[in-house]
Amino acid sequence: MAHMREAVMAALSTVNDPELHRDLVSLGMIERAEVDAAGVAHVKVNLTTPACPLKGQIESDVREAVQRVPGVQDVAVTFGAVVRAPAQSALPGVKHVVLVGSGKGGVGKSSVAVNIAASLARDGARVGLLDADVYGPSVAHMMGQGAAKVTATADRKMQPLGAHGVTFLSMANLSPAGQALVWRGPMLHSAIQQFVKDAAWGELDYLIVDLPPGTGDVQLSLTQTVQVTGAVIVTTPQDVALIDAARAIDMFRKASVPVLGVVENMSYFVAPDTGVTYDLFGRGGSRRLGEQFPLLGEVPIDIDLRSDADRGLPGVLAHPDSAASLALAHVARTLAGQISVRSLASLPDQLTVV
Ligand SMILES: Nc1ncnc2c1ncn2[C@@H]1O[C@H](COP(=O)(O)OP(=O)(O)OP(=O)(O)O)[C@@H](O)[C@H]1O
Repeated sequence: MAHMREAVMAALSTVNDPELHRDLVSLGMIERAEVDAAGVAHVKVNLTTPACPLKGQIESDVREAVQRVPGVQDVAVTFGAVVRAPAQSALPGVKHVVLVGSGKGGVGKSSVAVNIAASLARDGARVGLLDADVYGPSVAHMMGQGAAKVTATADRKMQPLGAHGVTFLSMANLSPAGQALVWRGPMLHSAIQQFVKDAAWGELDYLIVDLPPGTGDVQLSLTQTVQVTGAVIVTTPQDVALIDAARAIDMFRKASVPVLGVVENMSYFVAPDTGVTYDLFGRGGSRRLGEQFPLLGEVPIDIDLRSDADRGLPGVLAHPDSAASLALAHVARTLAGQISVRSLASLPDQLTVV
């Protein structure tokens, strides 16, 4: 059946990854292509992220192309995923570091970071979450681990905690609860360095970092400490928030950190009793930040999202079918797609299967 295999590969080389605009064969995404005695073509596609937003489209494109090969009766498509590391990995074992920032406080940056992390992990990625919001660490509480304490590994590294499929580390798990954290510049820089480099993160596809709001020392420290794949900006749609978001975007531009996209949080509100939609802050305002940044999603105000966070559950897991959770899952997948596009932007023409 070797000639059949060749014919199937030829058919697959006409199928483009819709985001990467290259064919699946030259992208090294075909792990298996065989035709059995009954004429069933078995194709295994290795996606560039388990959180691939276009999996459904790739599946139907593959099916359509392979179905046309003479002698093929049926097509069975299976998927795997290998997240490609950038030319220079962020940290040993960590492929991508993604910063989640905001221009001003209270726009839901931590909520978005926690839910992106939980959503990517649910899709099958290996995900870490670092709470670098050292002035108001809320990630531990949102992960349901506010009272847990970080321990040391045998080789004296910090052992991150785990919850909801995500490996995470927060200052809140190092200091006594309720104690105000006062930081001076150099101390802050070394704390951030330790969080990133002296923690046993293990093997991760994505390390999501929840930054403090604004444009300050932590942001700078991080971009100097580690090779960052890019940043996500969380904003609400009203003018004041957008002005601050533009400032945050400018800071990342100056630090040569690509902005992977913008999340518009608290975009609108659907009254649960009447179903009427209210654009409280002017939905869609973040489009004015410019066309060059993909809008990763519009997340509505959602009472469950807030109460889930309060009881330590990521909304995407606790209420997966709510409009807010669906929007957040979309944000996570679109972000993963953007990261794949960036990692594969400067590829050689032909790749080997990994
Ligand atoms: N879409 C939403 N719907 C309802 N409540 C939300 C939404 N997004 C965030 N919240 C709630 O708003 C509050 C602030 O959110 P969060 O802590 O994520 O913001 P932040 O920008 O990280 O704040 P900080 O500036 O303190 O770091 C939390 O109580 C959170 O549960």
